[in-house]
Amino acid sequence: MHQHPIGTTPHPGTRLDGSLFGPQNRCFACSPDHPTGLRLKFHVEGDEVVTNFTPARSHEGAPGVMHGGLVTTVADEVGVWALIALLGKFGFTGTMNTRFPRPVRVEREVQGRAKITSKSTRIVHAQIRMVQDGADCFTSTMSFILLNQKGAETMLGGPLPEGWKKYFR
Ligand SMILES: CCCCCCCCCCCCCCCC(=O)SCCNC(=O)CCNC(=O)[C@H](O)C(C)(C)COP(=O)(O)OP(=O)(O)OC[C@H]1O[C@@H](n2cnc3c(N)ncnc32)[C@H](O)[C@@H]1OP(=O)(O)O
Repeated sequence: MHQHPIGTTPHPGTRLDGSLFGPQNRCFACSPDHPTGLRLKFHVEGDEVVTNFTPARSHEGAPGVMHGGLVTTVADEVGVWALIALLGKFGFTGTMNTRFPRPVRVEREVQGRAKITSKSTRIVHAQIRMVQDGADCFTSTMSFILLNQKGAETMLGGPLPEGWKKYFR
């Protein structure tokens, strides 16, 4: 198992955008080539991984308010990228315990911030926040399950691309 501590240093050589996983990455949230996706990019600030996103009117649910499911999508994604950036591992989202204390307004930047709070062999816990105009709009504790290569291949329905193997146990 990779021994990088839960900490503050990006995993060496990690490019913090969806191009890291090559053309097989069709992720709605991070693929740089997705025709209608969010195309998120990430960076490290201290012990947090951060993404900046400005929701458009087309991301509304209630008028003027970013759809909560899409807020959750950005938050989930920055959580997984915290594992990628800080642990060099990929996890599948297992649980979310979430509050939406304030609306995220469209056409104003919101920042997703993820911090790893604990790690065992098979589960990583992270604290995720979505922050707009300095206030928390979304707070969540999420768990991410670390699979071994065989488990990942079963989950994804076929052999992993070579470059993905190191992200599993
Ligand atoms: C390189 C990679 C590809 C790259 C790609 C392209 C790039 C892309 C980039 C970003 C992409 C982002 C994407 C967003 C992140 C999703 O959106 S991930 C998708 C949403 N999540 C899911 O679909 C997960 C669905 N759940 C499952 O399939 C199964 O629960 C899992 C996760 C495979 C685990 O099943 P399992 O292996 O049978 O687990 P099992 O052995 O029973 O349990 C293992 C451990 O996990 C715990 N556990 C199991 N399930 C859960 C659960 N749901 N909740 C909590 N704990 C659980 C168990 O209690 C156990 O704990 P320990 O006893 O070891 O302490």
